Amino acid sequence: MSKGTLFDKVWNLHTVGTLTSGQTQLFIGLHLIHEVTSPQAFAMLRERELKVLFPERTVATVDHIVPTENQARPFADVLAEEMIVALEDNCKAHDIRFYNVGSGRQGIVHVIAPEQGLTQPGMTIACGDSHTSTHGAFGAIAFGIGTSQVRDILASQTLALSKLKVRKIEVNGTLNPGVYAKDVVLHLIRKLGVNGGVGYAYEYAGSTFEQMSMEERMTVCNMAIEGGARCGYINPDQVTFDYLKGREFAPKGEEWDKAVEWWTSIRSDADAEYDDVVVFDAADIQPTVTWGITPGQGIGINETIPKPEELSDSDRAIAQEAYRYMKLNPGDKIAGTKVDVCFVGSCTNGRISDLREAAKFAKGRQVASGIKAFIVPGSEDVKKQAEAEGLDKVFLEAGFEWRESGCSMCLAMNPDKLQGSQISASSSNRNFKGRQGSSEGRTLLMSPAMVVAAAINGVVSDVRDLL
Ligand SMILES: CC(C)[C@H](C(=O)O)[C@@H](O)C(=O)O
Ligand code: SF4
Repeated sequence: MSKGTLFDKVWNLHTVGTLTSGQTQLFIGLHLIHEVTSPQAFAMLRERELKVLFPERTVATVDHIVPTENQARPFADVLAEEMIVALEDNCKAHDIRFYNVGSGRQGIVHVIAPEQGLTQPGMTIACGDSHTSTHGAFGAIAFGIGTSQVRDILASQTLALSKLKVRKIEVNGTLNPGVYAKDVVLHLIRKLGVNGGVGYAYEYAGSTFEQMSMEERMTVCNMAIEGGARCGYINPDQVTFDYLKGREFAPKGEEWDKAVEWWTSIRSDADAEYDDVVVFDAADIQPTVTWGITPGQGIGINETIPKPEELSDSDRAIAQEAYRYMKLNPGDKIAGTKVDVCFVGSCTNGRISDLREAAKFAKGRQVASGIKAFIVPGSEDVKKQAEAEGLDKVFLEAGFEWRESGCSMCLAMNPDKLQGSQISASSSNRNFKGRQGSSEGRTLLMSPAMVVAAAINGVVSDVRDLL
């Protein structure tokens, strides 16, 4: 095995050739598809009379458009029904494995692939979805792609890409109580900027990530894209192997031992060279909340909304836009901001450990009056597990709604939407203008525990006061 970073090793091993454009033609081991970005890709295949080259390397699910309350078919939304039918038809026509609603395996694409053991170290993974970087938590190189690239992969199992630089982001030390993986990634985006990662793959290294569970690592890698990086990853270790062992698509028997050996060999070498290295201290990270309209506009729960004069020229213009849109004032504390809706879910924080953590804070408490609070498991499997543990009851007794799995209000391509200028405390990953379904809707990103704290108090609160 050549020396270097995991990124370089995996890239080199999957290189088919160099295109005349100078880009690399990269073999893609696993292709994940969903209902939003696949229909036109299949239509383009049909036009050119092409087949799916390796149907066994593509796996489909439906997540963005599924209602989380009434999932009876046909869906009430005609467009949503058309989209699920198109996916059903395309998967059938091309012999593609499809985890449909009610199959027991449906869920947000970035939740189900790890759950089934499809996501493995050293793989190249692509999906027509920006948060594909999530899979990097396993030491895979995982790219979000556009619809024409979905077509390319269906037809050729390869992707044309320019090689990336690699930045090592080291975070060391133990996180303080009440500080989560979500806070780590919001902190990193705040410090490095939403465009800081452009042209880079992010390698997250250091003892803080080593101490994290796979689900926490997924939360971090999920938002690599929000920091501008094309992908993000963590070197595979015993935590990774323990998570994968026994999952449906994980290697078994002798194959398992061989796989672990190979997965270990693709880790970045101690003397690997990086294009950039930045180092952070876990002790400096506070429970973090975004106050603006980009995931980089985050502050510690005890901080005040930055004043224009405290910001760099480039941050000032977007801050001015954010004050107006968010109806929040520079210099004000973020703690105490009244919220209307509290949402725990999404591919960032809709996994079982997120729900367990949320339930810890919800137990024996009540959602404040006038607040709409709801919990959306990231997959049917997460829902089943949560119910087996009685988490649904904890949430229901506390006044939360308990839903079916899907993307829900993360993006609101389904009935879960903010109304008017409602403001949400949300465990999702994007706070763009209008993101949660209303053109004036406002989103405050935070950890699931902080969402529950906001639901209980009716205002943005420090979860550490509930510890
Ligand atoms: C609908 C889909 C293409 C989109 C994405 O690419 O990320 C969505 O998942 C999102 O989070 O904005
Ligand atoms: S949960 Fe949100 S971020 Fe994740 S895939 Fe769905 S819409 Fe995109």
